This record gives sequence, C-alpha cells and structure tokens, in this order.
Amino acid sequence: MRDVPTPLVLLRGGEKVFPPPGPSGRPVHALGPLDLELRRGEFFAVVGPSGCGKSTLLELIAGLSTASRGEVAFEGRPIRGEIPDGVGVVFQEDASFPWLTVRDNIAFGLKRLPLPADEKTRRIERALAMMGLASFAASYPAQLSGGMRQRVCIARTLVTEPKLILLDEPFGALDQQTRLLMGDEVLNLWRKTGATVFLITHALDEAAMLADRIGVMSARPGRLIDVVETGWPRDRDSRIVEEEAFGAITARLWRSLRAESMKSLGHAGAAA
Ligand SMILES: Nc1ncnc2c1ncn2[C@@H]1O[C@H](COP(=O)(O)OP(=O)(O)OP(=O)(O)O)[C@@H](O)[C@H]1O
Repeated sequence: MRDVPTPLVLLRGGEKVFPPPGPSGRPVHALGPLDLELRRGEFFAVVGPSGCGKSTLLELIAGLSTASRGEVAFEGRPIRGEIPDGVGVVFQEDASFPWLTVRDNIAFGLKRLPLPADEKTRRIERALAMMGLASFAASYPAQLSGGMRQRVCIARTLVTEPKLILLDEPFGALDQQTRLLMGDEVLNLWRKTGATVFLITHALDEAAMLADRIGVMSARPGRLIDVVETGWPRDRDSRIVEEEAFGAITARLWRSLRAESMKSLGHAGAAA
C-alpha cells in the first residue's frame, strides 16, 4: 500500500465562534464548519464575500486564533495559539517599521532564530535580491512606494524560509497595475522557494491569475462552497489574463459567489 503524504495544513470541521460583543449581544458565528487540505507546494487562494470569515480562517491556520470546534493541523501537528515554525504571515496593511532601514526591517524577521551571523546575512541578501530591493537596502520605508513597502514585508517573512506563506489581502491597498506586477513577484518567489502559498483576496482576477486552486467561501459563517482548479502551468505570469481560460475561471468564480455576496449585503432572494 502506498503512503498518502500528510497535507501541509489540514482543517477538519474547523469553526470559529466569537463571544458576544456586549452583555446583550449574541455570539458571532464567523466560520465553518469547514474542511480544507493544503497540499505541499501549491498556490491556494480564497475568495468570499465581505465579512464571511476569510481573515478568521487565515488566523486559525497561522495559529493566531484557536478554533472553537474541529481540528487544525500543520504537518500533522495541531496548531494551538502560536505561529508554528515554518509559517510566515504577511498582512493587508503596510507593516514595515518606519524607523528601520529596509535591511533592518528584513533582518527583524530573523530576530528570534538562533542562526550564525553569516547565515543571517546570506538570507537577508537573498531576500533583498528576490524582492528587487537590493539597491534600497539603506532606504527607509517613507522613501519607498506602497508596493515596495509591501515587498519589504514579504522579504521579512521570506528570511525565515517558511514552508507556508500566508498572505491576507497583501495588495489590497495598491493600484491595479501594481497589483498585477506584485502578483508576478509572488509567483516568482513561490517558484523559487517551493513554499506553499495561501492567499486571501477580494479580487477574483487576482485569485484566477495566481492560484492552482481557488476556494470559494459562502456568506458568514464562511464554509467552502466550491474549489476551482485553474490548471495553469507553474511558469505562468500576469500575461495569463489574456487567455480565454482566464475569463472562464473568473466567470465561474463569480457564478459561485454572486448569490453569497448578495446575502452578505442583506439582499433577499439572493439566489435569483
Ligand atoms: N475578534 C472578533 N470578535 C468578534 N467578532 C469578530 C472578531 N473578528 C472578526 N469578527 C467577525 O467575524 C466575521 C468574519 O470576519 P473576518 O474578518 O474573518 O471576515 P473577512 O471575510 O476577512 O472580511 P473582509 O472581507 O471584510 O476583510 C465578521 O462578522 C467579523 O465582524
């Protein structure tokens, strides 16, 4: 009998219920129940209506929050309340430290890792080069564009050499052209590092361009209602938006999502 490889991330019946916001409030059922397996080396994107629990899902996988019910495991070990070794997270907002240079921002990612100084330097140089920041190493975030600051944040995660990179709407604040180019950067680092990437995005075109598989979530409490395989080759880039198949994928995503998005906006008869 062949061994079935352990998925990198496994969720079984994962649910999150937040306590009532005030004495007279009701608990907020934010997520699930939800089953999900992330395969090693894949690029998985999640789309879903506003407020459906996408960030909550990412927080469970990151160990930043614990599931109210169900199991969440990374490499077969339960994730409980802290970021597992091997997992890197990049958030929506620019989280660069304005008082540190680009190099020191990136070095910050290595602070708690007990590595020899020359290994740290090697990793910092590699991340600077990979994210196109080598000539800005001595600059401060205020001297960079929004896209470059977000690259600094990604580089800060990359130096830890994560097996899993979690990205929560990392390009949400950027203009469309910059987002497409940042998408190319992320595809590039995904190929070069061999890491698994888990991306949350509002943008259906971003998910369709970047991912191998796209999970579509229902309105809150978010469950997975569809998983779309894109079938793209590994060496794709943003020019894929010109392909006919790209239009078909975004159309399928919108078909799955339209009624759910209307529900989350409070429209009755949303399935029409
Ligand atoms: N700490 C918390 N306490 C109480 N409720 C919360 C908390 N965090 C999130 N929620 C609620 O859980 C639900 C899901 O929130 P979440 O941020 O995961 O959704 P999202 O899909 O990422 O939203 P968006 O697309 O708007 O970024 C929302 O109704 C939100 O108000």
